[in-house]
Amino acid sequence: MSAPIAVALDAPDLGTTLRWARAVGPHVRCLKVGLETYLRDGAASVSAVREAAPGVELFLDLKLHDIPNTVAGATRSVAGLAPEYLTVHAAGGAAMVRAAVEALPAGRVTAVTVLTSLAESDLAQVGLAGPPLDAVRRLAVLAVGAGAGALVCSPREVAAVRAEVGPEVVLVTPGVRPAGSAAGDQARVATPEQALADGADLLVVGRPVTGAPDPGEAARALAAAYPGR
Ligand SMILES: O=c1ccn([C@@H]2O[C@H](COP(=O)(O)O)[C@@H](O)[C@H]2O)c(=O)[nH]1
Repeated sequence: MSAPIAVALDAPDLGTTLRWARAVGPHVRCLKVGLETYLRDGAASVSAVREAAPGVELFLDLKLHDIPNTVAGATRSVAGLAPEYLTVHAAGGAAMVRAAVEALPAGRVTAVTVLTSLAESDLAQVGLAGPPLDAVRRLAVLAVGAGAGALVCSPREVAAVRAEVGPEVVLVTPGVRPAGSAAGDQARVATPEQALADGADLLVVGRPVTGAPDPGEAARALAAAYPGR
């Protein structure tokens, strides 16, 4: 089984996205297309990434967050791309998450609990006082209850979320930083070892791989250190 890693292809142009996809695709389970690429290059970018890295799962990270009717329509708009993962914000509420689930015939609606860039002080500013774990747990339970098949949380919460939602839900963790990597704008981070030991199923790694001098070699080394189980 391939390494449980999704490389975030957050690139400044489609040429770079596809170069990274070709270089890292052979080493990892999943490639993630996010807002930077999708909003610039559209649905064609997803098909192009699939072609550049055949057999690799596609993670469409659009973080949908709107009223249920709009999210259902947006989900139908991308359902034909058949992403293995499609993100929505759990904070959109149970009816919104359920609307996405009902509109996606295959693949996992993946609910983002609390963005990994937010620290406790940031949450307080938006009216969510208390440790991030409290909000993460609450939103995880809400999203799974509404049918989400996967959750995004930080590696710091993954053990508690696993205990809360059981073994079937796929737990996806951005905010993963190999020792010595810069955290950048990520606030709640941990190493790949820690994330996997605590029960993460899929590690999202972007800049530590794509910012390396040789992204293909960086992905190969990461995958060799954390092979699939
Ligand atoms: O809470 C979240 C949800 C999504 N992301 C996305 O993951 C990658 C992380 O990239 P790095 O370069 O490894 O920081 C990025 O595409 C985010 O949009 C997240 O970081 N946190």
